[in-house]
Amino acid sequence: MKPVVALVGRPNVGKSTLFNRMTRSRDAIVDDMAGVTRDRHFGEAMWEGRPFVLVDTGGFLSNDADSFAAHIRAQVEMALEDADHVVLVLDGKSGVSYYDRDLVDLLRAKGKPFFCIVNKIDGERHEIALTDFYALGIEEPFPVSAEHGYGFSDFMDALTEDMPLEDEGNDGQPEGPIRVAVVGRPNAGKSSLINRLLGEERMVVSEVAGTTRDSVDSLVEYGGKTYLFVDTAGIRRKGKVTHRVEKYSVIKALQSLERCDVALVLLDASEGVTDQDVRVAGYASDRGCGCIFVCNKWDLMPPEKKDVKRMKEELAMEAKFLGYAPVLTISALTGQRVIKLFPMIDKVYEQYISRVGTSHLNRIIEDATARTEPSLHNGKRIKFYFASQVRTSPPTFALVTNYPDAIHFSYKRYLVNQIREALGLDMTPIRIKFQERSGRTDYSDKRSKPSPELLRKLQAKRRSRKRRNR
Ligand SMILES: Nc1nc2c(ncn2[C@@H]2O[C@H](COP(=O)(O)OP(=O)(O)OP(=O)(O)O)[C@@H](O)[C@H]2O)c(=O)[nH]1
Ligand SMILES: Nc1nc2c(ncn2[C@@H]2O[C@H](COP(=O)(O)OP(=O)(O)OP(=O)(O)O)[C@@H](O)[C@H]2O)c(=O)[nH]1
Repeated sequence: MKPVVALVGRPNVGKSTLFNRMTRSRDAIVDDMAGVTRDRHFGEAMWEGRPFVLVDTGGFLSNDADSFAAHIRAQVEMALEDADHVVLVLDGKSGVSYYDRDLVDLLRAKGKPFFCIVNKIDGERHEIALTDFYALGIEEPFPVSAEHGYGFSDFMDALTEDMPLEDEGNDGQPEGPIRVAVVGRPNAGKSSLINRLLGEERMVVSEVAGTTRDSVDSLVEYGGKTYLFVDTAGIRRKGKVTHRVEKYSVIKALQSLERCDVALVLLDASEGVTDQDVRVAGYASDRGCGCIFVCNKWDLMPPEKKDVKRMKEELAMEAKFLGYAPVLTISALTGQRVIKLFPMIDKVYEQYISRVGTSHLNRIIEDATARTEPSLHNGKRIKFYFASQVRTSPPTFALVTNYPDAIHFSYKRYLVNQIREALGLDMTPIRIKFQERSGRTDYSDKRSKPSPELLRKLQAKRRSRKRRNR
């Protein structure tokens, strides 16, 4: 499981700029579905083969927070509760402020170690500004320019030093039971659904320790198959969370999404599709797991509104980017259709882990490109030489071409749709990446892994840099 890193700091210190720099390599590859305005409060990042999830806690807070002090306090609470690493961002240009002191005191009081960045140090000559910050008692502030990159790699080296390398042996071929996450905005009915599932007489249920602190998963046997519902304890644990900032649960949701094959994106059908639902769906889409929209509280729908087709249309419109997710209407309260989740999970999973032979794939691409050619690039034809499936979970295809950067996203979408149609993959996310003929692989994609040889080189580089710094 990837570690979660949270950025905290008062407004305007450069958190968004830093966030963008830290996630940049990744975003360029992932966001191929245009047309969604996504909040950028969390993202995936990778540094020298070490993947992590980045959260900009500032972004989670609404403007109507009682006061500024309450606002930053809530940020810190959130970050400390669930993040594995906390990064405090300070502003080297405007100097130390009262709020910075407050933040540092808060972090100290919690006793959790944190990294400290002094941002807007745009070059060596600005480092003099650091002296102010020593007064805060911070031993090793990292001078960084989020905008220009100064000091950035030293900071990233330190931050990721103890993080695990991307799973070396795993090419995405899953083992063991199907892992299912239940996510959704507060009050959608997550715990009701989990309780209903675990309480069914026809199921054999046992609890197993999850991979994070205090987390408990549930193994469920149904129809001769085993399913692992991740972090069921986290969902059922109540009370404590309710008075805290509502969006707090986002980090938890991200963590369960990281660990699942199929996500049940739960929403309260009686309230329609809300922005918050779309946001949760966006996280699931970014993660690239299989997804099912589960429209709960169907029992509350007045007869004239009990229209599955309309519900599907609404979802298709509001969350276009998850067009491949099937929709099921249920009632966790009465148990209506809940059992139908299992065959649906099976179907999505089957597609999620599917593989296609190379010659079959190449025929599909040849046909598709013959039918509709990509537009010219500077007057030259874009050619596709070879295609192969490089991963499953989700199915990921590499296409070797003469101009990998020149292919328009609409053409990429066309190819994705052609593959979907030809292979009957209508319920799983699909990824395509374009590669140059030389076979260079961009390992900044979290799901393609660097070769052991490359990793060794990177580690050697890291070690020598450290020696230099001593
Ligand atoms: N000179 C300089 N300016 C920077 C740097 N990083 C950010 N800035 C500027 O600082 C301002 C604030 O940056 P943001 O990234 O929006 O700050 P933020 O902390 O996300 O602010 P909120 O969204 O209000 O929380 C912008 O005008 C940036 O251009 C830097 O490294 N050097
Ligand atoms: N009528 C009806 N009510 C439901 C259904 N499912 C859940 N509820 C109710 O909706 C409320 C919220 O349900 P929970 O299961 O606590 O929702 P949750 O998503 O776990 O909520 P958080 O812990 O706040 O994230 C409770 O009052 C439930 O009884 C349903 O299918 N029909």
